[in-house]
Amino acid sequence: MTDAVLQLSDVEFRWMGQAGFSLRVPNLSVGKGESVLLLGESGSGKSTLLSLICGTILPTSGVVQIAGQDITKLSGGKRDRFRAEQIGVIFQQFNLLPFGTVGDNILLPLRFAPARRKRAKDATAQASNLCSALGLPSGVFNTKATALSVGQQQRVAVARALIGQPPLIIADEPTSALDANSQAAFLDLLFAQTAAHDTSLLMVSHDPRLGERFDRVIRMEDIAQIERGTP
Ligand SMILES: Nc1ncnc2c1ncn2[C@@H]1O[C@H](COP(=O)(O)OP(=O)(O)OP(=O)(O)O)[C@@H](O)[C@H]1O
Repeated sequence: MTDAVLQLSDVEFRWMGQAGFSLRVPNLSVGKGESVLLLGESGSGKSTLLSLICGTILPTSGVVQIAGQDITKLSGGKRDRFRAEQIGVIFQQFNLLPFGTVGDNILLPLRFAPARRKRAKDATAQASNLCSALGLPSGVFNTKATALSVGQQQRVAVARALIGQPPLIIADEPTSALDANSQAAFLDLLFAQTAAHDTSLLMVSHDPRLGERFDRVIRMEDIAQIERGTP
C-alpha cells in the first residue's frame, strides 16, 4: 500500500526471562485516515505490538515503517524524536503528569517535536480549542490534571495525542475505564477529531462490540503468531 501510514513487515520480537514470549507479525498496515480496531485476548501481545510500533522496543528482525520511515534504522534519540513528531499515543492509564495543569499535559508532546509544534501554529490556542471540542469545561486549562474526573482525564489524554496533528494515533484500551454510554461518547469525539485531519487510528481493545465504529477490525490471532515458553 503506497499511502500506508503504518507498515510492519516480517517483524519478530522476543521477551526474554522466565516466561518467554515471542511475537511474529508478517504483515500489518494502516492506511492514511483509516481507523483500525485491534482485538485480542489478554496476554496475546497487543501492548507488545504497540510498543514495537512506537519504537519503545525494537524487533530482532523486520521493518516497522511509520510515514515511510523504517524506525528500526533510527538511533535511540532520533527514534524518540520521530515518535514525538509522528505518533499521538493514548495510554490505558492516560499517563498524565500529576503535577502539571491540563494545559501543560496537552502541550507536552510539542516540547520534543518542533515540526509538530509548527503544525499546531498557536499551540495554546489549539490546545484550548481541543479542550472545548472534546467537551472539557471552559476554565479547566489551568487546573491540575489529576484533579479532574477519570472521564475528563481521558479527554486530556486524547487532546495531548491529537495536538499538532500527528499522522498516526495509537490508543491502548482507552475506553476500558468507561461505561457503555461514555465509551460511545468518547469514540464520537475521537472519530470527529481524527476525521477532521485525516488522521489514522490504531486502537487496541478486547471488546469486539466497538468494532462497528471502525473502518476495519483485525484480530491478534490473524495477524500475529505467538509462542510462549523459553526456546
Ligand atoms: N516488560 C516485559 N518483560 C518481559 N515480558 C513481558 C513484558 N511485557 C510483556 N511481556 C510478556 O508478553 C506477553 C504479552 O503481553 P502484552 O502485555 O503484550 O499482552 P496484551 O495482549 O497487551 O495483554 P493485556 O490485554 O492483558 O494488556 C505477556 O504474557 C508477558 O509474558
